[in-house]
Amino acid sequence: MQKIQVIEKKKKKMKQKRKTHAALKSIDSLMVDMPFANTDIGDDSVITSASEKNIKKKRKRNTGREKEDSKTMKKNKKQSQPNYFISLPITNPKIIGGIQALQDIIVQKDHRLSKAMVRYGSLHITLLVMHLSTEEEVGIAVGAFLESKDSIEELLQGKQLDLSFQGIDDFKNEVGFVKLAEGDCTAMLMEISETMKKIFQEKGILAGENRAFKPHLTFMKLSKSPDLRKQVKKIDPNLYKNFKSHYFGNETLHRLDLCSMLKKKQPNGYYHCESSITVRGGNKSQFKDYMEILY
Ligand SMILES: Nc1ccn([C@@H]2O[C@H](COP(=O)(O)O)[C@@H](O)[C@H]2O)c(=O)n1
Repeated sequence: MQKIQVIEKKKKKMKQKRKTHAALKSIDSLMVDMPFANTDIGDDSVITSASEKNIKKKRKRNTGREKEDSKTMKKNKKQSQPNYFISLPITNPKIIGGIQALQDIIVQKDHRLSKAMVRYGSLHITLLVMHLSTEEEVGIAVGAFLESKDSIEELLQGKQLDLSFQGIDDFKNEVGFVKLAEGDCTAMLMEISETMKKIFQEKGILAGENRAFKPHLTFMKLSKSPDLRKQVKKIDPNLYKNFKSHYFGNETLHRLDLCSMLKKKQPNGYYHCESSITVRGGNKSQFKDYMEILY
């Protein structure tokens, strides 16, 4: 009877050992995928010199690998960073004038911020960003862009799309923008952006961002000047408090452009355009007034 009990006890012990081993093994495999897998947590146990050497070797290997990983990540990030975008140009002189007045007031209060101001020739709403790595891809994107005209006009059903600009907001106090009054028109703008994104993606173009589309009209951004960025970390919202609910005017959608972020801008200050589409129902006289201001 006693012998059986001893055997049973031994069996139990073995079973427990196997269980613990399996559990440790599965934790190990999980740790490999964790961000802290290679970090030195540090503990208070004594490390023998042999294992210390091994750890040092492993660390050296890991830091080398980490450096390589971060280099690859930076390269990948650069390769997928947007360099083209679809722009809805702002052409209404009333909006442009209002933004100039706002920019002047801000610069009067802090001269350094003049470097952050968006020039009036390039005021726009970004509908979609994308990365195009070769001229061949630019060609494919132009094709997708031209193709999207019919879908946009179908969405609009011959109606004019009037966008109303009122009030100011910011992204992380680093980008100042005029807000679009929310309503049917901004919902339509979102639909247009979504439709275009699908068309581009179907052609294999890397288009769109992870964040949700938030239509906005940028009038200043610290990232325009790396020097300024070192001096000014955040835009003080008090600088534009008098414009917090100012009505800037309306813009009717009449044209969209596929623009480069990096190629040299046009003499009028607007981006380099690869292609443009005019949208049926757009306000041509507003566009004519704008061209008269620019030239
Ligand atoms: N939801 C968003 C959208 C844009 N930004 C940043 O704002 C800057 C200005 O964008 P524009 O397209 O108007 O030139 C740009 O640096 C975007 O990254 C953002 O932070 N959040």
